[in-house]
Amino acid sequence: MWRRVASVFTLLAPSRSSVLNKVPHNLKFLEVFATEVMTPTEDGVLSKVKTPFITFVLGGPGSGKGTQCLKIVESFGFTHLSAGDLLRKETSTNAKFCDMINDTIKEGGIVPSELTVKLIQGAIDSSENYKFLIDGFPRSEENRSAFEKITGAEPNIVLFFDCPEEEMVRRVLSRNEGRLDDNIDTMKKRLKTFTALSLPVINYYSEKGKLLKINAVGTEDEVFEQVRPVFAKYEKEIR
Ligand SMILES: Nc1ncnc2c1ncn2[C@@H]1O[C@H](COP(=O)(O)OP(=O)(O)OP(=O)(O)O)[C@@H](O)[C@H]1O
Ligand SMILES: Nc1ccn([C@@H]2O[C@H](COP(=O)(O)O)[C@@H](O)[C@H]2O)c(=O)n1
Ligand SMILES: [Mg+2]
Repeated sequence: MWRRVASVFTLLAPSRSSVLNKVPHNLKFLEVFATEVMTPTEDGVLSKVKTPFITFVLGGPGSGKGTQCLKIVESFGFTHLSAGDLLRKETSTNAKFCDMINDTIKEGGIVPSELTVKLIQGAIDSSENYKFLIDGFPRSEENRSAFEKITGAEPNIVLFFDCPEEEMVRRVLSRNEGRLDDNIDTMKKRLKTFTALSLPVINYYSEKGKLLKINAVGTEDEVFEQVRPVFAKYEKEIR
């Protein structure tokens, strides 16, 4: 019997009350590609629980993360959560953080992890889906450790869109979405932040054997032809 996890993080955060919290502590839920786990219900009967399948989508600014995420959503039914989009949305709904978020984005910096993780966690918890693309996160070791600490979760896989700087600059400067950070000054800063803070996270997942590197050069469809087999391979297992 399949049961959907009521809250992704009730499974992982012992402080929140849930039948799922009764799962033995030494059980590792988010093993790569595992999306089901045997867990005792309140009456002690074991049943299968669907766990979330989390894909982190990483790459430099303008490497094509968002574009490819839309294609993955269309073909494989994932829910796309862009950390940048969540932060931009927060600027219009939360006056308290509006200036801080906008200033950080303009400066190509990274917003304090606790806020970003909270937004991602909220979006996952309010979704009916169990397959998530978390785009543009984690962007730093601090992002990564905050996510693990707050949610107790780890990604199942990590996609990295590898793109030369000149191509990323070209793409960002011809993107026409009115973004505050689509200008050459901010782009230079974002590239520095990417090298200094984001690449170490990419290396971390590479060492853990979770990284799938995609050559981001080529047409959108050509890039997607490298992405498709990743999800096609695991589609049945994460259904
Ligand atoms: N393979 C591609 N070839 C040419 N242009 C592309 C390709 N993929 C995406 N683009 C274009 O490049 C721009 C940046 O793409 P996208 O927004 O997907 O990047 P991103 O990695 O999400 O960037 P950011 O980190 O700034 O959000 C967009 O205008 C998009 O249409
Ligand atoms: N984990 C993150 C993600 C994004 N930001 C800030 O938002 C900017 C835009 O992000 P995109 O993914 O849409 O490119 C980014 O440059 C950061 O300033 C963040 O702080 N933390
Ligand atoms: Mg994007």
